[in-house]
Amino acid sequence: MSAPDYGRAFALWRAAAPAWRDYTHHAFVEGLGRGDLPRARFLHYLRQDYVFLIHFARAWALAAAKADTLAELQAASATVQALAHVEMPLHVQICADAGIDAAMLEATEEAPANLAYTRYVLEAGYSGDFLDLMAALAPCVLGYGEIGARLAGRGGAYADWIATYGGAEYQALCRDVGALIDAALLHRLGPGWAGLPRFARLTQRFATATRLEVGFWQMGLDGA
Ligand SMILES: Cc1ncc(CN)c(N)n1
Repeated sequence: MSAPDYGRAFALWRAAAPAWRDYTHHAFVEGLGRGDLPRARFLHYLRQDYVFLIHFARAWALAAAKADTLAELQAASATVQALAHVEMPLHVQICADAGIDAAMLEATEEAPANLAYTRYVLEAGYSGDFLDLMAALAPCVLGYGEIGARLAGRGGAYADWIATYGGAEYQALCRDVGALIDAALLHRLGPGWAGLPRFARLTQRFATATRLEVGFWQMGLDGA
């Protein structure tokens, strides 16, 4: 299956990230697709992912603070809204159904792989600009979109998880984020952005964040 179209920058970044396939076809992902990933591993991942999403929402809020245009401000703030009001409540609900209440979820101790990834992204925002943040955030948003699109329609134990990321709403978000990134590059670097050294540095950021996604899946697979 060909990759979904989430814009030009994503296509270039994806092709240049050596770990992209390791990320999108990780054993954890394949277990979700087949439905045979042990439930305990999934719940371990989900608790860590809840903590991840708190920092991820903070990073998008930082993107809103660094926005240059109304469209960027709207897109970044809409993503914060979607994370806080759609994706995170989903985690809370699945964990509650498994007997992990809100207090337990809040008390989750961050795994080192989680710390490494979230602080890498936040640091990109603290020391860099809107583009640095987008390059560090893109593997997260768009990688899950690509995984969801590939696994869409599979049944099994993780059909709900697959439906969330493979569904129309998340896929539309991915297309919006891809368009946001292309527009942000054009706005700041001009029409020749793809050939500039700055774009090569952003490609490196994307590749690093992709490696950190691989580490996150592996943390989930290794369990507590
Ligand atoms: C680690 C990780 N990466 C990406 C996503 C999709 N927002 C997520 N929930 N968690």
